[in-house]
Amino acid sequence: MTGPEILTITGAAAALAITPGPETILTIRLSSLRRKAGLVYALGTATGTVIWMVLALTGVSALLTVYPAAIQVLKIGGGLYLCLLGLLAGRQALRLRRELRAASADSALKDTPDPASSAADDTSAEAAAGPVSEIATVMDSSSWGHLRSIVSYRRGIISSLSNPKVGLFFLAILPTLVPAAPSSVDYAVLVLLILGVLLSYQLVLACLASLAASAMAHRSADFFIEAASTVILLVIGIAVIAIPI
Ligand SMILES: NC(=[NH2+])NCCC[C@H](N)C(=O)O
Repeated sequence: MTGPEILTITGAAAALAITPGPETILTIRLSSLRRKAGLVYALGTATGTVIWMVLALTGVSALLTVYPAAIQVLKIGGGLYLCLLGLLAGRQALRLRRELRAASADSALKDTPDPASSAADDTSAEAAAGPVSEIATVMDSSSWGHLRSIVSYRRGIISSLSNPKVGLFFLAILPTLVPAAPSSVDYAVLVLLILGVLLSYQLVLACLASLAASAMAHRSADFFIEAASTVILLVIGIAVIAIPI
């Protein structure tokens, strides 16, 4: 493989990585809530990407061009999946809003001084634990099931396999990136290069999002992340279904 070929492959993969889309949004969403969930999600999308590449390079995904209806099925399935994730994020946002309201009602009660009580020490211990204990309590709640590693990993695979943009990239662009008379080393370089570019972009994004979120370090930030994710995922999901390919 020549230098210019390597540059072209890197450039094409970088263009796919930085084009905003569902995988970018979900990486940011999950890692701002919990970095490990974002990192595991990124590994899931990498697995989906490898499956796409294997399908494309073995000619299986070319079947999509023979049966154009299959692309429509992928498009509608992918769009509906994003809408579902949007609705789940919406449900989570509503739960968080309820929890935040209950917490502020609680602290309003605690702030009322009770001279007969010896709970002053407890209260200050709780205040010292601050948002950390709050987050621990929330993390224990079953409503954060989507942050479990296996769920994040599975979501990564499904969202990558149902992302029409990723499918079209591997269907239409990947074949043009394969050098003439490729050796098995060429194939390995091609796959590793694309995977490396896509995965490194997502890992950096996940770390930045988690740093930014921990700088805010407040539970109400989680509510805004979930509320914004609801809107963005629903908009992208509907756009994926509605915009003709
Ligand atoms: N690892 C991947 N499959 N990356 C592809 C990402 C495509 C696009 N940037 C998106 O967010 O939807």
